Amino acid sequence: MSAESHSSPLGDLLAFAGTSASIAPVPLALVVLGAALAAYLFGRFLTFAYNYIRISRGLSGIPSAPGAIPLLGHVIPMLTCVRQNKGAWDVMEDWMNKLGPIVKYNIAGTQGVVVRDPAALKRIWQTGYKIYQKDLELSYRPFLPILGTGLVTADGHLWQKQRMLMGPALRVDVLDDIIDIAKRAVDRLCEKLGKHAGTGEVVDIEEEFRLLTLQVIGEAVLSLGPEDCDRVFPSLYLPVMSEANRRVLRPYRMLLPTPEWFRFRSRMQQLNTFLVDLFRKRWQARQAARGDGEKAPKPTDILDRILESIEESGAKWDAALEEQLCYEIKTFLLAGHETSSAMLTWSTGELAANPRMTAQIVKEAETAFGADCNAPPNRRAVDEMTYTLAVLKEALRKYSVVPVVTRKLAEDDPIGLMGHPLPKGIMVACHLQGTHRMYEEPDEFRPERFMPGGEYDQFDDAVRAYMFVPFIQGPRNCLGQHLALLEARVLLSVLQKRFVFSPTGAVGQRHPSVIPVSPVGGLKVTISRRQ
Ligand code: HEM
Repeated sequence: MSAESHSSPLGDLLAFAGTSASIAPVPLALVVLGAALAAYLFGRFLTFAYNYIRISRGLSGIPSAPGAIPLLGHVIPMLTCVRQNKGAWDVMEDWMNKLGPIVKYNIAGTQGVVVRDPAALKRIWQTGYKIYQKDLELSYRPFLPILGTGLVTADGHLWQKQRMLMGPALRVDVLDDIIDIAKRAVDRLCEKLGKHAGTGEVVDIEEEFRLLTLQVIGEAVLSLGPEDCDRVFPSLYLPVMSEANRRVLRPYRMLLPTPEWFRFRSRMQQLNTFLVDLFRKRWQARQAARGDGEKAPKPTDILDRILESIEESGAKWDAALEEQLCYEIKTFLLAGHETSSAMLTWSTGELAANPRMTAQIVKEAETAFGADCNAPPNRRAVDEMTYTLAVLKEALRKYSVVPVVTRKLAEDDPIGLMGHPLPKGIMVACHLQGTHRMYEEPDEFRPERFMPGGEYDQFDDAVRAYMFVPFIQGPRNCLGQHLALLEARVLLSVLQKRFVFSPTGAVGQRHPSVIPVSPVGGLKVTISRRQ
């Protein structure tokens, strides 16, 4: 064979890259690596382009949100709205008000739709929940180092298993305990606030609510005393949470090795170590008691109840189980305090402007806890605080502390939403705030909507459950909703019975970029004792 017959583009390339006497063999490896990388990137690009076109076609009948620019899509309106004190969820609501109940959008190539109609929510959360899965790419991403595969962020088989394991820990007996825990915590806060009463000093009551709800959940979940809560949480847990919140709008913070990035990591490690130590001690104590032939001790908190379920399931105690437990407990701490604190803050702000509503709450507090609020609380009495409950629900409706939850469609949905079949791979934003504004005069604060026979009861049976969705609905609904509403009834009513809270400025400006949504600048009040 002649030399020419060997000549081919690949042969030339190899000759050039490696076999030529003038070039060392190292570049061959580089060229192969470069070619592999280029092929990989090209493959990724083709997949992306194919999916992009497939999804665009699938969404072609749905009106598109205004303001998209090439490549970035709707990123600019979503980010710049914060400067006008609007949240991304407010922008989405404007889209639906203008274009109808289903609107499509595009965030830097990720295409999605936003909906608020109860029938659509039912499809996503109930009948189609297996294919409308949690979205871990955008909204939950910054929280994954904290929540990992805990209940909120798990999916599929793992979620099902964990929900079965965790569910019982938040039922019946713990709900009785929560009333005592909440009462003790609010009595402590009253003692603290009493020192400010009548002095004219300004107190950020939102901050106090955050610490208060952390103390309640810290004791309910781990039996931590108030000092432990105040020691561990403000130094480890709260800074980790606020960094995760910052990462929502500034995702580059997840990647840049800044001092804050290292502090985040170190605090996470310390928090995990603190929790794992606690789990091990508890588990060993249970095993020792069993070894001595004693009956298993009566569960004192949510952790004990989870350990009991683990024992019953026969699961082996190992590092993987410790890690999963760590995620679950951090999930409870996160899910269980900021949302409750935001609900209490908005309720307190509204009550400050509504003496008639406040008087009804005070009356319920006196009935449940006695004229001086010192009678031992009991579950039935708290269950009967229907007006206080209506105030809390109305705060959750008017202010939608969780304004949007997102899902990713894992398979084509031929039934789809609002009459539109949907292609696999899209994001779906469930606009809870939009649903909560489908009430008469939605900007008015009217607890009566949630009293028996009120506006909520008047909704058609087929949609009612999807017209008030602060805890969403369906198999993935909030596991702590009963706990949250019981706890808050005790906290709000006792505080209102003992004190008058006077805001130092206007109440009502919702934070544009933090979920759960709380007031911009907190809620600053002066305090006096109620006569
Ligand atoms: C006012 C208070 C609360 C509000 C508004 C609230 C709201 C929510 C919402 C909207 C979800 C669904 C999230 C999603 O699908 O992406 C959720 C899930 C969850 N919440 Fe809550 N929550 C509250 C209090 C609590 C409390 C006190 C706890 C625990 C002690 C808790 C534990 C959970 C858990 C474990 C889930 C995940 C359930 C699952 O996916 O199976 N929440 N919550």
